Amino acid sequence: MTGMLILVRHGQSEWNLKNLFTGWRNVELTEQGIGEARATGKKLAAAGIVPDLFYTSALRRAQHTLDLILEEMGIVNLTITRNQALNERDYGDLSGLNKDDARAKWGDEQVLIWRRSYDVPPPGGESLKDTADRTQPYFEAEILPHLKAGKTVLVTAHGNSLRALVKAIEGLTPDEILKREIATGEPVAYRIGPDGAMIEKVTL
Ligand SMILES: O=C(O)[C@H](O)COP(=O)(O)O
Repeated sequence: MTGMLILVRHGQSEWNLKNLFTGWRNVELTEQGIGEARATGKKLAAAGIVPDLFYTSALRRAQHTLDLILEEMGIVNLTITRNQALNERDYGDLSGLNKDDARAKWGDEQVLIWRRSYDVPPPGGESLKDTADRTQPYFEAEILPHLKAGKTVLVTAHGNSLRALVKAIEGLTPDEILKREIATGEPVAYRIGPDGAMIEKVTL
């Protein structure tokens, strides 16, 4: 019996649309983001996926995405586990700033280092490594045991917190994960064996 893990990045948010660093700030989904979340729900339902357990971050955009997916799948009477370990990477002092304005102020190279280096944190914030250091232990303690037991688990979270999970699951190097972009509304799924190792990536 194999487990199945489905990772979903929240739909487009107001600040994704405005091109602002978001991190731990609470922002709403746009109309497009709501549509993306609903489309993901339809896609999972059409694939015959019936999750046993549901996890999300402590941030509204990921929680709202999960609610919309569940509505489309017609799933009611469930328990959702919300934990800030799954929150987006904290962008610190960059939060709320426009990404183009930040490039104009600090230069393309510096902003790219803050956004896509593995272990250089933005001022007052978390590097991807810092994010992985809270996201991966949470995954291993709270989610992986259910996957080993053959359950299907749905997680809605964020670009960088999911990147940290994908790195661990696929066994990627820092360089490899930095090149991986996780799109809003496109589920990433894995079959997981009883030993906790990935058996295969599943296209939904
Ligand atoms: O927090 C944010 O701004 C985004 O969710 C992720 O941003 P990034 O692609 O710039 O890391």
